[in-house]
This record gives sequence, structure tokens and C-alpha cells, in this order.
Amino acid sequence: MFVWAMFKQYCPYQLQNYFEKHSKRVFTFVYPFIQITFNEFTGDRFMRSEAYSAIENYLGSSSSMQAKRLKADVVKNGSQSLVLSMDDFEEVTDEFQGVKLRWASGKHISKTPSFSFYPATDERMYYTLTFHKRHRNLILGTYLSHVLKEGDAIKVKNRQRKLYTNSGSYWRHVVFEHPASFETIAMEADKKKEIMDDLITFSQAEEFYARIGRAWKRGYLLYGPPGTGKSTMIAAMANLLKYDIYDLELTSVKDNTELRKLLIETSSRSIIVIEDIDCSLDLTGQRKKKNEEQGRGDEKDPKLKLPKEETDSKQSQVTLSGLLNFIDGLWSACKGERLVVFTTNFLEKLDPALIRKGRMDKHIELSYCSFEAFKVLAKNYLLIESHHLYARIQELLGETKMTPAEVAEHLMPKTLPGDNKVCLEGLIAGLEKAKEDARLKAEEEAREKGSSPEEKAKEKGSSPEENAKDQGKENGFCENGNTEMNCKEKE
Ligand SMILES: Nc1ncnc2c1ncn2[C@@H]1O[C@H](COP(=O)(O)OP(=O)(O)OP(=O)(O)O)[C@@H](O)[C@H]1O
Ligand SMILES: [Mg+2]
Repeated sequence: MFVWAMFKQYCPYQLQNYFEKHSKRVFTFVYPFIQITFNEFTGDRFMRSEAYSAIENYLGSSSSMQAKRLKADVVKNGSQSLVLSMDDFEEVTDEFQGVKLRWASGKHISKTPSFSFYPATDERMYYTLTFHKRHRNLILGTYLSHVLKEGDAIKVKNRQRKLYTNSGSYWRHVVFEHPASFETIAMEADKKKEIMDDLITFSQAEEFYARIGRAWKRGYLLYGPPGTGKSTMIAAMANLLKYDIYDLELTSVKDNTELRKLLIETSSRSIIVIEDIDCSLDLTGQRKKKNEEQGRGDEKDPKLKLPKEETDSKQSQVTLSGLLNFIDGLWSACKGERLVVFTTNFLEKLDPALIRKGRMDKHIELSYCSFEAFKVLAKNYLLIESHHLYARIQELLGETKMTPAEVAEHLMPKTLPGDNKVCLEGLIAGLEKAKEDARLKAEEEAREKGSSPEEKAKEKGSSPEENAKDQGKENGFCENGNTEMNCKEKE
């Protein structure tokens, strides 16, 4: 030490530098290990390094087994769970393909604290990875990408998912804890399976999309009458894939610039939802108000929507072409996967440019309740698979239209514990009333056209009931309550 101090005092500056540089080289030459540092923050002080968080997640389980000092945090993901990571200046070992490695945690503490929005965070954490230099290729190649991938997967599993809504050009979020799942959605089993397979295939197709040079995104258009489960299906999609939801309220977006900002801020592994697209945009980009147009109140989930005044008070200039441009081009530059889901009650009102294949990759019709869908609801609500009243319900569902939301309402127990028979009889009464209403409506329409169903029946030599069925077909519904399109597909 004394010699080095004397040397520093009397030796010229250039010579000191020369010695320092060469002594480091000699040390590196003799020292057989390689060390890599992963800082918590890189460059921008406010952006946490993705690599650092992936490593933190990856080391979670080995930390809890090996480290003597741990840090604990609680993550809410459906239920609360405890996440452990190693404390500062702890060390754990890892093994990969027979090679031993050492991970250590540390922190730099700034001695001259500068101005910060986060006064208590003048510490910068880091991890260092140490391994023998003969394993350089294995570690830098395979091992590190394995760590990042595993870490990301653990993050997805543990993370608290969010439901974002936009207030003008800003997203705000609440924790997303919707209980919907594909299991509880009332729908034909093969159709349900097809949708689930499509979603899972998409979520695993990163390499495929990279190979064909397309952005990793997929568009879904959900259409059908109110109360057929479009919003419920979006929640089930998010739960299946463990994605966040961005519920984009176009009516509160000022112009295309704001829209661009909002879309660019969405994170990967997310579903961007634009509900009632027919009411949000028309061809010229001018706004139509759904309530004015249809003369009905807002039936949407109030949690997902902005207050009415807030949306009404703003004039938006978002255009269809702007929306399409962003959906097509914008995310090509962004990492990660995104689903875009549009919903509408009126497919025929949409601009063909919006729904052409390639833009909306999959069109899903959610329709009136079929007998198969009813059985799913009965299983969910009443915990039964069969009942002697099922035969009558099947018959009525074939003759009249009722949405799954209405059927579910009848199956809701009126007292606790509920009485299944009472619920099913209530549903039968509801279906009979719906059938009668439809018959009266058909009669009235026929009268307006000039001849009554009885007269028509006489002309045809058939009964008024058969005529009512014909009326159903004219309205686009087959005998089993499915839409014409579905029936044709089945044929
Ligand atoms: N297919 C379905 N399976 C299970 N439940 C359903 C289904 N359709 C509707 N429901 C029930 O009805 C309620 C309303 O459904 P939902 O909000 O998903 O309908 P929607 O199609 O989005 O209607 P809208 O067009 O008015 O937005 C839900 O809370 C759900 O409980
Ligand atoms: Mg909805």
C-alpha cells in the first residue's frame, strides 16, 4: 500500500494510467471468470429494465430456497399470493446443462443525491452473473435467453391483470378480476372449442408471425343482439390468455393523434376492445349517439364506461381511416402480441373496410339461446345436467327467440337456497310469453300487410303455429332458434 501511495505521489500521471491499464489486463487474463451486470435502470432513470425484472422473477424460486435474507411482496392474481426475492447483497447459485453459475444482488447508493421525483429511491439495484469463461458461448447464447423467457413467463403468471379505460388521451386502470370463463359461457361446445383453439394458437405463434413478417396481432369481430354474451366473451378471452384489457372509448378520443398515442401506449399481451363500433364511428368519422339513434338507455356495464356527460361534451374527429391505419400498421413496430376486438349489434351497419378479412380475422356470431347453450346456463346456475322440464324448454327454444341474458335472469334463484323447479317453470312461462308476443306481432304485421295469419293459413292449408315458424324463418331464424347463417353452415 505504502509503495503504491509513494508511486502515485511521485510518478507522472501518464505512467500511472499505463500501469493501471496493464495491471487490469493482467488480472483479467489470469482471472478465469466472466461477470455480467444487469442494472435495474438502464439509461432512462424512470424506465425499469425488462431484463432486470425478468431475472428477478427467474431467481424467485431459487432465492426462496437458498438465500438467507429475502424480500417479500404480495401480488393479487385472483387470489393473493406472496412473491419472494433475494435481499440486497445475497447470492444464489444456478445450474444449466451441468454448468454452475452464480447470481448476486447488489445496489449502488448515490452519495450526492440529485433532484428526484422519487426522493427515497436513490439506490440502483443490480444483479451480477458470474461464470467460467469456458462457458461463454453457452451462457451468452442459450442460458440468458432461457432466463429471460422463464422470467417473463413467471411474470405473466404472477402479475395483477388490469382493465384500462381511457379518459381522453390517458389510460386509467382498475384491477381486472372478472370471473367469466369459457367454461361458463353458454354456447355450442364445438363453436366454443374452435374459438379457444384459435386464441391459444395465436398466443403461441410468435415465431410464425415473425417468420411471415406480420405484426403479432389478431382481430375479432363479435356481433349479435344485446345480451348474447359479447362483453362476457371478451372477459373470458382475457382470462384464458391472461391478458390485460384496454377498453377504448372512441367517443372520448379527440382526434387521430390522440388515438395514436393511446394505442401506442398499450402493452403487449393485451386485448384492445372497441365496443359498439357501429355507434362509435361512421364513414365520415362523425359521431352518432347510440341512445339518440335507438331510443334506449345505456345498457353497458357502468364500470367500463365513462360518465355520460364526459363523453357527450366532447367533439371527436377520429376517422375510420385513422383507426384502420393504426390497427394495420402501428403495432408492426411494437413488441408483443395484441388482440383487437370489435363488438356490434348490427353487422350490416359496419363499413366493409372495417370487417374485411385480414383486418378482422375472425367473425364470431353470438346469437339467441339454443338448447345446448341453455344446458350450460342451467349447469352454472342450478347445478343440474337434466330435468323432466328440459323437453318442454327445448321445444320452446326451438320456436322462439330469447337471449342467454334473459334465460340467465329466469334461472337466477329468487330465494336461497333456490328451487330448481320454480326457476325452470319461470323460464317456461317466460318462453311461452315470448312466443305469444311474437305470434301477436306477426299477426299485426300480417294485418298491416293486408291479410291475417289465419287467412294465410287458410290459403296455404296450414295452421297459424306453422305460419309463426315461417315468420321466424323470414326473420332469419331456423326452427331450432339458430340464425339462418348458422343453419346454412350446419347444412
Ligand atoms: N352466452 C352467454 N353465456 C353466459 N352468460 C351470458 C351469455 N350471454 C349473456 N350472458 C349473461 O348476460 C349478461 C349480459 O351479457 P353481455 O353484457 O355479455 O351481453 P352483450 O352481448 O355484451 O350485450 P350488449 O350488446 O348490450 O353489449 C352477462 O352478465 C351474462 O351474465
Ligand atoms: Mg356488451
